[in-house]
Formats: sequence, C-alpha cells, structure tokens
Amino acid sequence: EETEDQVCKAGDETCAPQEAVVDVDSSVNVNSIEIDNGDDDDDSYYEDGDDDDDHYEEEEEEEDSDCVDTHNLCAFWAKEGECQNNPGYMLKSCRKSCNTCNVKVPAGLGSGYGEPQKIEGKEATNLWPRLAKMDKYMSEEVIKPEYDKVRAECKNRNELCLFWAHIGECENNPNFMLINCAPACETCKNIDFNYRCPVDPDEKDVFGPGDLHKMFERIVDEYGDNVTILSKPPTEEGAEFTPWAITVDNFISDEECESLIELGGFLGYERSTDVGKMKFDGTHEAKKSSTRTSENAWCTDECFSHELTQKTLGKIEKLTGVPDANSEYLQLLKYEKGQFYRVHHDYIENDDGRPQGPRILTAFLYLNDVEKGGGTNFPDLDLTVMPKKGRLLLWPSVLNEDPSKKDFTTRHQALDVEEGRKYGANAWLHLRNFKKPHETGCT
Ligand SMILES: O=C(O)CCC(=O)C(=O)O
Ligand SMILES: [Fe+2]
Repeated sequence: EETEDQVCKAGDETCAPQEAVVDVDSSVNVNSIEIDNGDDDDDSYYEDGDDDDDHYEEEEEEEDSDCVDTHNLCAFWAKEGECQNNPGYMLKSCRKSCNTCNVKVPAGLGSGYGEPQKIEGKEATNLWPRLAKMDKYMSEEVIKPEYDKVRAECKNRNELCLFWAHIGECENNPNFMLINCAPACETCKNIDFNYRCPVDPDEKDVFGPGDLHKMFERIVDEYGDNVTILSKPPTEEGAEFTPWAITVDNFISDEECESLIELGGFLGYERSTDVGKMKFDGTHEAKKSSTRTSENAWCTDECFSHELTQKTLGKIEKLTGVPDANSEYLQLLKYEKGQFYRVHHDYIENDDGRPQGPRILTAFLYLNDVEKGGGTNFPDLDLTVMPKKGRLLLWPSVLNEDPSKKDFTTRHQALDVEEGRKYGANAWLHLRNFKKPHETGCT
C-alpha cells in the first residue's frame, strides 16, 4: 500500500482520472466544481477602485456541496504537501483535505498578507491556484532583503483582491490595484513611492537659478499699467531679503471669472482639506482642518477643457512662461462669510525629489468682488491684497537662487470673509511636469 501511494502522484491521470469519484459519500465529481452555487451570473458587483462602495453582496451561508475529496488518496497527498506543490489539481479535487472549504482563506494560504480572500462563486476553482501562486510569491520572493522596505505594507487591502486580479484588474486599474492588492498582483515593490514614481531624468526643471527674478522683471515690463509691485527683492547690498509679489488687474475677463464660478458649482464645492500625513504608499492624506474652512472643487475634465478655462490657463502660461503641463488643475475656492484659511505655506516639503518637483509659484485668481474682508495676507511682508474680480496675485514659493528650496517668507493666509462671499482659484505651478505623473497617481 505504501509503495502504491508514492507512485501515484496527485493529478496523475493514471490514478486520478477526471471522472474518478472514490470513497466519497456524494455524487459530486470534479466537473461539478466548475458550477459553484452559481446563482448570480453577473460579476459586475465585484467592483474595486477609489470608491469605497463595496457592492459585494453577502451570500447566504450555505452548505458547500463541493467541499469534498474526489480521490481516496487526497488526505495522503495533502499530508505530503501536494496542496501547495500541485495546487492546480489538488485545490480542485481534494478540497476537503486541503482545507479549502471555508469561505475565508485558511492560514498560510494568503491570510497572512492582509485581508483573507473571499473565494467563492463560479470563479472559485480558478482562484485556488492563484492563491497558491500568490503564497509562493510572498514566501519565496518577498522574503528577499530587497523587499525589506515594503514587506510590512504589502497586503491585500480588500477580500476581493485575488478575484479582481483574476479578472484582469491589475492591468486595467493599476493605480488602485498595484498598491491595494499588491500580493495578488505580485507588485510589492510598487508600494515604494520612489520605485513606482521615479523622477524622469529627461524631464527638465522649468526654472534654474536666477530665472524667478527674470520672470518677474519681464512681467513688470510687459504688463505695464495693470501690474502692481507689492514686494520685490532689495537692490542694495545687505538689505533684508523680501520676495517678489505682484498683482495684475483685469488679468481675466468677467466672463472667465463667472464661468469658473459656475463650473465650480457644477462640479460641487466641498470642504477644503490640507495636505496631511504621508500614507503607506507615499501619498498624503487629505486632512480636514480647523484652520481651513473654505470649500473647493478641482477644475478637471469638462471644467479643464472648457473654452474659457483654457483661455485663462493660456494667460497664466503666457504670463509666467511655465507650461500648463506643470500646473495643477485649478483649485476653485468658495468662502462663505466667516470662512478663512489660516497662515500656511503652499510649498509641499516632499514634492522636492518627486516627479513634479515642488510648487514654485502660486497664481491666485480673485473671481469676484467681496463686500468686506477676505483679503490675502502675508504676515512676514506686512502685506494684504484685497479681492477684486479678474485680479491675479502672483508670488513664489521658492528661492531665486535655488528654485527647489522653500522661500519661508511667502507664508500667507486668507482672512475671514466678513460680508458677502469670496470666490477664487489657485493655480499651483511646479518645477516640472505635473499632469503626466498625476495621471498615474504619482503626485
Ligand atoms: O484665498 C486666498 O486668498 C488664498 C488661498 C490660499 O492661500 C490657498 O488656498 O492656498
Ligand atoms: Fe495658500
């Protein structure tokens, strides 16, 4: 008997023919496993992505009729490690002995890497071998030292990761999947922001040393009477440093202002957030903060492509010489009476060394006249700019000598709106292309 067991390997057609049903107390055979409580033909409720909306419907806990061994050597093979070594056959045909009967993944087969995976429905039999493959990846590849940085965070963050991977989501929805289902997609390295989002060596900085001052001087020349210099660097030796800050009145038309306000309303203004803590994947949390009470909308998609928006963006591009590709999408702002944004800096520390580089300039647009209050105040410059429809306020976040370094003197605040409402828009211009890395979740 002993010798017979050893020759007869699991999956060997000669001893485990497909129709073999040996020593089990039901009429189930291998083929029936393909149709596992297939009461729902529609897989569309398995959704992943940015929305938290989990459409997975809990199925009734029911007796799993396929939870059987279909060969009398199943228990023996399982003891020999065949569930791991030969999952293609074993996880289909020896489910009882391989302990794959529970809806949840048994320990050692994936539950160590985040959420235990839900394996059921008509795709279940295809998922078992996938699970074994993932297990192998995690236990043989990810244990290598080169994964030290990412191992702890390489987890399936949803119980449907394996299923999604199976239906091709690692390829079709990579921004979400490669990070949130990294074991299932076998992409643990992608957890590391710098691995996932390397700085493109061909991407040039738009400003080198000295270019910032040159830009402001050119604007003053070209825009003439509409420009007001609010602050500029001293020319005398030894004088205390002051940065550039200018306004350009009538920078955009009433029509452009009204269009942006309307588009913001159409997109829906939502409570503004601050850049919060860094998350496991190197991106930042959006933090609701008591020091910023305005609402905003991001001018993407139809708002971005709107003719009048494009006209505005073209003007900013022409003014600064910074291509629109380097700009974040306009952030449309709405302040009700009593709302504000307390002192802060627009420079985001971690952006230096990232594909888009730091924010170098803020081009702020005032979209309406405010009855009272709502000025933009620079405490270090003893300067307050009042809102005026069509007015642009431009200031740097970085230093002329090194446009990757923060200029601390341009911290600022949006003072309380005291009467009426304030509408505005931020254009944050980066040292390098912003829109390209933004598409792949790399900003
Ligand atoms: O509303 C303002 O005047 C300035 C807003 C601002 O500084 C910001 O949104 O970063
Ligand atoms: Fe700001």
